[in-house]
Amino acid sequence: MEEGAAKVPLPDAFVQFLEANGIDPSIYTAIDSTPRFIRLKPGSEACVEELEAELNCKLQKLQWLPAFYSLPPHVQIAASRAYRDAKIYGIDAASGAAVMALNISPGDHVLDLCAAPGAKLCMVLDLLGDSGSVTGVDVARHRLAACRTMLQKYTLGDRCRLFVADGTAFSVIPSSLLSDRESCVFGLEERLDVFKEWTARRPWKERKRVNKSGIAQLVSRSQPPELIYYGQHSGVVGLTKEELYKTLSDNEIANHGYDKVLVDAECTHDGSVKHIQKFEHWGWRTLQRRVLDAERTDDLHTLQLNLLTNGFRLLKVGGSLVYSTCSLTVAQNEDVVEQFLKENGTAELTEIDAARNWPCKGGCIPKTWRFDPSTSQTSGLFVAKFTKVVI
Ligand SMILES: C[S@@+](CC[C@H](N)C(=O)[O-])C[C@H]1O[C@@H](n2cnc3c(N)ncnc32)[C@H](O)[C@@H]1O
Repeated sequence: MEEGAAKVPLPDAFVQFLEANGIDPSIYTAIDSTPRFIRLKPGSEACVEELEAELNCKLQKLQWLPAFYSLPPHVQIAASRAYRDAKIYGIDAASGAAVMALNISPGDHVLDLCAAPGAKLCMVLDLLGDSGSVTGVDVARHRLAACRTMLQKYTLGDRCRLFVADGTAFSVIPSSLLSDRESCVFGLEERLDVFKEWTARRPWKERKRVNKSGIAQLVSRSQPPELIYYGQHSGVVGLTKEELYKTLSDNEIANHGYDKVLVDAECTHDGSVKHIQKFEHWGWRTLQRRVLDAERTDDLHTLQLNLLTNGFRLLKVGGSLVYSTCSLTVAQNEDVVEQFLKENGTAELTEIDAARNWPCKGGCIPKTWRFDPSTSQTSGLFVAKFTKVVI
C-alpha cells in the first residue's frame, strides 16, 4: 500500500458519519497526493532557490495566494535551514485563504478567537507589519504557550497580546489608542501598578500561586482571561489592570470594537485527511470518542455558534469577521451560519472577493466557500465572511 493512503478499511461508524454528512469517503483512502505548502516570511524571497537545492525539489508558486508555495507531499521542511532560520512557515494554503478573506489593512486591530497554535495569527501579524495590533485567545494554555514560542521564533510579538480564555465569554477590547498610550509610557514611573515591559520570568508571588493550585490546561467560561504574553507595542504597556480589562457596552463596542475578527473554530477536523489518517495509529476507537460521538458533535455545534456570536459582538460596526472550520460537515458550517444569521440582525453574509480565484467550491449557502481536498488539492476548509452593519 502506498504511503499517504489509509492502510485499513475505514471503520463502519466513520463511513456512516461521512455518508450522513455527504462527504466522499474516498478522500481518506485514496493515495494522498495533496501537496505540502509553505509561506515565505516577508523579505525572505531570496531563500527559494537555496531551499529548492536543500530539499532537492521544485517549489511551485501559487498564483492565487501571495507568498505561498507548494512542495511534493513527502518533503519534510522541519530540518531545513530556511525553517530553522524562521524564513518559512509550514501552513496549508486553505488556511492562508481564510486569512486573506479578512482583507487585513494597515492599522487594523485584529482578534483571533481560537488562535493556537498560531499559523494564522502569524500570517495576520506579517500582513500588518508595523501597524495595528493582534489579540490572540485560546482556551488551551499549552497550545497558546506554543503560539507564544512561535511568535518569539519569528520575532512577531511586538504588536501582539495572548490571552488564555474561553472565547465564548472573552470581552477584552482592543487597546486601540496606541499613540495616546505611547506618550504616557514616558511617565510610566509615575503611574503605579501599570504593566511594564513583558518578561518571561513570573513574579515570585504568581509562581507560588500557580504551584499551589496546580495549573489546569483548559480554562472555564467563568475564569478571567490570563494574559500570557504582550509585546512592547501591543497597547498593554502603561495600562493598569482595570484599564486593560475594562468592558464596554455593546453600543460602545460598535465604535471601539475590533476591525477584524477571525473565528477559526474548534471542530471535528474531518477535512484534514492527514489528521484523520493519524487515527490509524491512535486507534479508531479514539476517533469514535473524539469525532463521532453524538454528544460531542452537538456540544461542538453550540460551541461554534457561541464563539461566532461572541466574536461578532466584539466587532466594530463596518468591521468584518471570518468564520472557518476544517470540517466538511454541513452541521458545523452552513447550519451554524444559518442559525447565527437568524439570531443576529446586524450580521450580513459578505462576498469574499479573493474567492473568485480560489480552487474551491461554493458552500450550500451563497457567498460561503468549501475547500474540498479532492478538488482544491489543499486540506479541507469551510470559510464564510460577515460584516457588521447598522440597522
Ligand atoms: C482549529 S484550532 C485553531 C487553529 C489556529 N487558528 C491556527 O491557525 O493555528 C481551534 C482552537 O480552538 C481552541 N478552542 C476550543 N474551544 C475554545 C474556546 N471555548 N475558546 C477559545 N478557544 C477554543 C482549541 O484549543 C484550538 O486551539
